Amino acid sequence: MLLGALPSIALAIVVRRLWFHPLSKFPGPKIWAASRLPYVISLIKGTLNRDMLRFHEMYGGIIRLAPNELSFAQEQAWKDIYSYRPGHKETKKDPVWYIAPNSMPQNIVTTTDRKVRARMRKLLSPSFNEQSLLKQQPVLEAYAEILMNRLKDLTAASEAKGEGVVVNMLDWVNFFTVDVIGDLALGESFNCLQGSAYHPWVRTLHNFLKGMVYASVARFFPLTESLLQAMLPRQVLEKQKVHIDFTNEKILQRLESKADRPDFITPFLNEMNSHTEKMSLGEIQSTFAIVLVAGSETTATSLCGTLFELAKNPLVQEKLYLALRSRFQSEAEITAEATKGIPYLDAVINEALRLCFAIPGGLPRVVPEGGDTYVGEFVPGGTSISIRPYVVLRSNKYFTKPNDYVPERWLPAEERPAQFAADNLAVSQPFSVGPTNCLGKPLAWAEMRLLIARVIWFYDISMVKERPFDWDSQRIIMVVEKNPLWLKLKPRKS
Ligand code: HEM
Repeated sequence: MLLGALPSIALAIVVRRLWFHPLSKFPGPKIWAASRLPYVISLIKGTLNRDMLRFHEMYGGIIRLAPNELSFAQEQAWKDIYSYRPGHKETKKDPVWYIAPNSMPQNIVTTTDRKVRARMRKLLSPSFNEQSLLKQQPVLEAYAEILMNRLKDLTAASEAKGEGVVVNMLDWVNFFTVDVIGDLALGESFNCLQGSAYHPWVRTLHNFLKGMVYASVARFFPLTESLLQAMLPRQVLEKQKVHIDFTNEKILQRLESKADRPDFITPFLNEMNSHTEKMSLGEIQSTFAIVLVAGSETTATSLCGTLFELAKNPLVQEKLYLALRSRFQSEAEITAEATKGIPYLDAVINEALRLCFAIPGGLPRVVPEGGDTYVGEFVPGGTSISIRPYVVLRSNKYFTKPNDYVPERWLPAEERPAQFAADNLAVSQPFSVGPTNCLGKPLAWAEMRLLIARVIWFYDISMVKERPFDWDSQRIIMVVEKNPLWLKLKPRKS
């Protein structure tokens, strides 16, 4: 009886969603507005970004992407969705996406509670301020040195012949970023650079994120959520557990050691001692577990993007090399502190952050009860909303030649070519804005400046014809599933 009625119920739901729903006035692909399924299929296939680019081009700046979801491709969305707006309720992180995995306590990234986040940010902020970064810089420099030594070992053999060597730079930036984050968050390196190989933890890292995305997908269908959770790939969940157990153990060891090190833990523990509102052990473990991921995955993506663009654009690379030459006399002078304030280096990185955004899948939020206005449109409470950086950053509404890699658009106004003078640079917010913006931004910039400067000082890098690489055809499951980046490294003749 009930089974027989199912087609009519389904039809009634579709009719309501398409014509009688509060979001019916927003344009978008009808089949996506009728059911969450097309969205989920595109998400799992890793093509959601390309679909969204297509839909925004077809339907405009605000589109309906699912029965209860709107997507924004407009600058104002940064202010309205993510920034603090006096007189408005907070647009919180969407709990479909932000839940700590494996029943861990909520952490700084996943919590949707403003007070909890404020408490955690207060305790963690000293680990990420300029004073702590100054102490952390020698750690970055030590790993950059090992990386350069490893690369030099690889290229030394061919140096006499001046040929250069083909290297998968994805591996090397992964090794660098995880060794740095291991040292700073756990008190010990993963020794990937020393061993020129992935530590098993790094292999479980991508599964950790994938597991979080798969769990979110199940939450889209509340009636069948438990069934879908039970159907999630066992292997992904098991690897996620291994990852968490390992991290918990290491964090506990670091906390118990009470060592005074130039890492995140020392300033954090000092701050904990001077506050009555603390974090529980579970919250600390959950937070540092996610910091390990947030701090390495994104930086690796941004570094890969920058190296890829430099290899593809030899004239830009040459200009960067000359800028470095005019600043430094020798490789030893290239420290994290000394790479600050080189406009062309910052422009090269900023432009890569624009085209190779590290979290292109969006930063999902949910409209508070009672609804609110976003980009001039009233949106009902409970609607899932997000800016689509991938679409915004490639829009000719904001950038001249949006798909071209042009670092010059980021130069100070007096040096910027007239053609790019009207570019809206503020629309590029790789670290997000407002009370949930990135805590690790200064550290990420220090890592990127140092590594790019060191590599380009020593090497001429180029693409390898036989091993093509295309940024935009990589799969995106919220973050970029990066393909190997094979580049030819040729030592420069000084
Ligand atoms: C180029 C590298 C990086 C990029 C592009 C980046 C980007 C972002 C973005 C877009 C967010 C907001 C996420 C959201 O709203 O869901 C975020 C949050 C965060 N990032 Fe980063 N990040 C980078 C590096 C780092 C590093 C190195 C660390 C720390 C070691 C870090 C720690 C965090 C933390 C703790 C948050 C959560 C802040 C909060 O919700 O209060 N990130 N990051």
